[in-house]
Amino acid sequence: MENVAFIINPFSAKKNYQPFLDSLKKAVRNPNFYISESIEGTENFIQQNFYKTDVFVAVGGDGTISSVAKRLINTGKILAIFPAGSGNGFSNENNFSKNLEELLDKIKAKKWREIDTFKVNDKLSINVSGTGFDGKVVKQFEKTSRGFKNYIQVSIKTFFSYKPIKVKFSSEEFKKHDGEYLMLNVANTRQFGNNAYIAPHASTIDGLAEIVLVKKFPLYYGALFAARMFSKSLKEDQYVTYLSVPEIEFTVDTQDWHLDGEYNEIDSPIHIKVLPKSLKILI
Ligand SMILES: Nc1ncnc2c1ncn2[C@@H]1O[C@H](COP(=O)(O)OP(=O)(O)OP(=O)(O)O)[C@@H](O)[C@H]1O
Repeated sequence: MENVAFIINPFSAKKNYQPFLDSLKKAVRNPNFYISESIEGTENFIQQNFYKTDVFVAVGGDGTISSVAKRLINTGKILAIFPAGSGNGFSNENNFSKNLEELLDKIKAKKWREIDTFKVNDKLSINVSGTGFDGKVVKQFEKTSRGFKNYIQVSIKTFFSYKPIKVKFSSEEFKKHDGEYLMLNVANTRQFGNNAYIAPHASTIDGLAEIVLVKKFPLYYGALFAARMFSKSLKEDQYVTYLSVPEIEFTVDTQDWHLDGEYNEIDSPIHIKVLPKSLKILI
């Protein structure tokens, strides 16, 4: 299989990438693969293999996919995924499964479509990014051994100590939404991962980002909020407001962000800008 490169994040999938590698070596003769020790390592590998490769396969979670996508946007190269993260939001939304045979068939057919991505100031996001409560949760979560159980535990702990963020929009049109929020998310796809649909109406081909403003709710409401998120019915929730925009600017009184689930420090003012049809993905 020529013109294909596999980038494996050994830290995803509970560090258990060997079964994937064994299956790959059985199915493909001399596959071009790279076990990535860091994001810089991934970037160098992509650069070195750029001209001879049409399809780059990210083997990992949303963080890994994002680190590969960053180098592929607006280049004509195709992104494919073997999902191996804990949340797999972007993979779920783009029909990538853990079936290697199916993936290899798709690579042979080499069909693709173009989807939107967006930027938070100068940083790329492909799935869902945000600040406030979940920015803080991701910051604390990264100090644990990760996994869904730790995520829930950290979320509940953070909820008790958490002060709302203050958001101020630059344009007159959105000033009426200035105020205090539990969290602000920016969604390209519909879900965070684990089928938690923060923006059930989001589309990756509409040239718009969904800005999701969530007011602080009482703790007892958390269960209903979560139930609505998993049943794709958050749009009716009284604590949630959606703004569908190609671009927007605001300030927020925290630097704690997560970009596709990875903690990042970002200074205000914040400029969100959709990059329409900027990423080719395998279908
Ligand atoms: N290209 C890369 N090479 C090496 N490490 C990476 C790369 N991209 C991200 N990482 C690091 O690997 C860890 C796991 O990343 P990733 O997000 O892919 O998996 P996950 O957290 O298990 O999945 P998900 O984001 O779907 O919940 C993170 O700590 C991240 O910083």
